[in-house]
Amino acid sequence: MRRSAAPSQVLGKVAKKPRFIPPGKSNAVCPKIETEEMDQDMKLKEIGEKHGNVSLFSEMFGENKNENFTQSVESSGKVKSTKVWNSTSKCSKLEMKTQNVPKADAMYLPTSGMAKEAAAQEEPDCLTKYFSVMWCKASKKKHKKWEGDAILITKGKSVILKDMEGKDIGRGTGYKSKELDSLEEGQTLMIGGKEIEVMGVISADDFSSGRCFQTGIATHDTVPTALPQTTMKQFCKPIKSACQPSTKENILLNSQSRKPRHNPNDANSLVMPRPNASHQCTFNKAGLPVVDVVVDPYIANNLRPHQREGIVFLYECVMGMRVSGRFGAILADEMGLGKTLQCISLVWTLLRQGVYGCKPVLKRALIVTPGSLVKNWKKEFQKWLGSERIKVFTVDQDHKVEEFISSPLYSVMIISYEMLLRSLDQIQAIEFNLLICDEGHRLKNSSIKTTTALTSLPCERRIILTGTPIQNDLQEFYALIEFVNPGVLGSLSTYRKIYEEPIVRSREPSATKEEKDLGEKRAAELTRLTGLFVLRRTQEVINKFLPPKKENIIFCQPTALQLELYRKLLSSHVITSCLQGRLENSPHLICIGALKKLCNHPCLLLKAVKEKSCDPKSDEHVESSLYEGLTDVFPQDYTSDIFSETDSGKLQVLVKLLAAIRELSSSERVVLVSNYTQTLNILQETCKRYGYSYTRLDGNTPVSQRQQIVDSFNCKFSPAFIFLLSSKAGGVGLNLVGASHLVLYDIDWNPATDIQAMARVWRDGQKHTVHIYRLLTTGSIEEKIYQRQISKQDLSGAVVDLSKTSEHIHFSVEELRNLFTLHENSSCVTHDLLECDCMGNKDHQNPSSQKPSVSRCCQLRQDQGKHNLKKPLSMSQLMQWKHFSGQHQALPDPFLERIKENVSFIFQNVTNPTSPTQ
Ligand SMILES: Nc1ncnc2c1ncn2[C@@H]1O[C@H](COP(=O)(O)OP(=O)(O)OP(=O)(O)O)[C@@H](O)[C@H]1O
Ligand SMILES: [Mg+2]
Repeated sequence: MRRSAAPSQVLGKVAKKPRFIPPGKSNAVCPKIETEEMDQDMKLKEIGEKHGNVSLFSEMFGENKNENFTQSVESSGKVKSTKVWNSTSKCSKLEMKTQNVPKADAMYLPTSGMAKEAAAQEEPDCLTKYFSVMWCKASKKKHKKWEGDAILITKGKSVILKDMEGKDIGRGTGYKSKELDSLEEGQTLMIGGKEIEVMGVISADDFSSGRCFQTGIATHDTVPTALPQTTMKQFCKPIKSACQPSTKENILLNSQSRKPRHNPNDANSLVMPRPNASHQCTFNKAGLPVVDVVVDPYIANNLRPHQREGIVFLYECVMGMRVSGRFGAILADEMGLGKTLQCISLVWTLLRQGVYGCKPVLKRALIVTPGSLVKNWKKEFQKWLGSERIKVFTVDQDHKVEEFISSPLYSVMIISYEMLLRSLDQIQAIEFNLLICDEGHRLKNSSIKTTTALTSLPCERRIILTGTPIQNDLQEFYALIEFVNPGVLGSLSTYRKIYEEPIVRSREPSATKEEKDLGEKRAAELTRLTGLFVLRRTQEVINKFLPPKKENIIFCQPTALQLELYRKLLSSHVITSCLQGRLENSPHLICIGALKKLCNHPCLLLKAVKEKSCDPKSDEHVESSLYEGLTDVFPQDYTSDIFSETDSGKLQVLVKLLAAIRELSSSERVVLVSNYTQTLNILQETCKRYGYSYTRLDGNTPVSQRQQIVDSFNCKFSPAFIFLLSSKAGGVGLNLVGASHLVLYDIDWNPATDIQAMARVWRDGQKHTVHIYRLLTTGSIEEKIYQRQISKQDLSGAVVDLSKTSEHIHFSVEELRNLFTLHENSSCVTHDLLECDCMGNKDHQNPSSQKPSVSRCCQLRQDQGKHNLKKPLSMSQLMQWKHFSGQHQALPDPFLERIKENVSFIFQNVTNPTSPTQ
């Protein structure tokens, strides 16, 4: 029976593309095989399969052990291997060589250290070669049934056979090197109980990049490796289609004048690239005229250059022009780059136009987004298209999905993830031609309800939008790719074997040179493949359009009360036992929580103490033990309800800062961010005390009111001076350009939370110089968290996921010791760690520090690791910032000058210092 040709060949991935010859008909004479020997070989195969497979490099070059496997083989006794060679000359008969092979331990590469060396000596400097092959179980039948494609690796006298998922399915040694060396197309070979036939040679590069395993991805010949220039005006008249069937429709359409909807020759026009001939043949069977798709100038005139490129990219993806037969894309631009506008441009273009006979590509588009952003999407549609061009439908309590179905007015539906789950049945019944998932990193887990629900929608054109780096966790990355372009990276097990395992292994400190090389090549290949439909640009592309940003890390002196309470907590029995490694039930997390509360304000700690003492079950709890004797430290009349700002170092600084902003730039406004509702209550109370008008958005704010709160704050005439924001509630997607000062009152373990919050203000639409203030209590746990945040090691892990909290962090006792140390005699422990000798008088910054201060690495980045300097990257960036001690004579920043009394140290960085402001 014939089987279809190997996928690797069909897709043209193999360097040499041999003709497929079924085994029965090959020029190889059916080998004469001794049954007994064959059975032995079969046994070996079974043993091999039973004990799993180890990676190629570990086996081939003897890096890893597989004791079980070796033992089993050894116990199988004397085994014979059968080799069948097919002479290259057509007429020559197959020469059958059956030899007594070596004992099992000689047949399989040795796994112990000494044996490894022996193997290496045995095969000095042998070239490793790679072949694409077909395999089947060895049999005497004339007409064999090939069972699959495989990759054959030969080195010296050894061979390894891998299936297309990268798993080992056969191995052997004791072959003649000369014969393996001259292996070529059409030749057959016995490996274990399998017969293989060589189909072609694979280059070392194709193997090490993993490309030879890739069967699910075929790109169109014309897919550009770099993004195309966006102004493409070479087309103006409709051209004849590459396929010209003379259907009635075709004749009719050709007879009509089919003009592009907008003039492709206009200055600043944005014209989509035309599909190539193969695309036309596949998607334009009717042979309709090919007409230029031109983005409406109404919207195109406002686009930034990176947005024009992004729209072309999205267009090519959803039209199936970048990867054959795939219509998905991931737009992973950093926060604030206008992913919304890029999608709106695409949707609007495709709802009105189509390259084949002007027929619109989309009838209906579905946008799924977090609840807090539903209204923002509608607003952005109106902002960029006006309300007369398009009517979009937002699903909420008062506007049900049925209304969308029954009304002919709407072609775009915007719905929250939660609402989608509730109305899934109705949504499934609607035919959407494009699905956009905003903040789509939530689909990183393929088993969660949302992902399953969205996957069930029968829509092939899928776009994920996310501002979060997505390549840090390779399994999550796979899930996102799988959602937009199912099957494009093969099965999960293939992906793991070919990409994830070698890449992860190569990053481990104990990786060998070969493993490092292989991991790097696989990472590069994965980046190349996914780069066809994943696009990420960083903030830098937009920086030049943004006003200056002054980022300040402000180290606030703790008050006497804070210090006393801090010492008392550190001397508690709970903390001492944590430092002895007793961490069952995570008492350290309670300790960390208490210290953080204390840093924000002592009254928060007292509140917790009181609540605990009212708790009838408190005796059992570590918390009550931690708080023991604390109330005695508080002044006698101290209450948790009435607080004084003079008891918290950070609050003192904040009060002065707000007063300075009010006085020095009365028209400017402030966003005050905290992770805790209770802290926000204190900040709110402070606003009241000083008569500052404020507005507030936290987890309790109904989703339906959020956009309105944001809009009225951003409005020029808003009376609110302060926007109180819970970073967890309002982190993603919000736009708070109405404010130009942002204070991060407390610090989160996860840098992503803080980065997200900061990006709300310094984004497109901001007209003033932006001031960011991050307040940290000097010498306290907050400094440690900051150091941890900026260390590269943590960035690559923790930055990925906003949901990751301290509960997900594993602390060693050593780390806890560091966390639970109070540095009372330092004005800035972080500066001490930098070993900078400026004494807090460095009022210049290195130009390189004007780039965004926090680098976000991804696992796939090839150069990762090469910058492995003694100090982590971001620490060394901090070195380039301005350093001011609290004693600095005259700070160049008027706001900082006003607060310096309670400040022990400041790091400052200015980005875009010369950008214009209003
Ligand atoms: N070309 C432009 N000109 C002016 N303003 C723009 C432009 N593009 C986008 N904006 C504005 O920039 C702000 C940020 O855009 P948007 O919300 O789409 O960013 P995003 O990439 O989705 O970021 P996030 O990841 O934070 O959601 C919005 O107010 C948007 O209207
Ligand atoms: Mg967004």
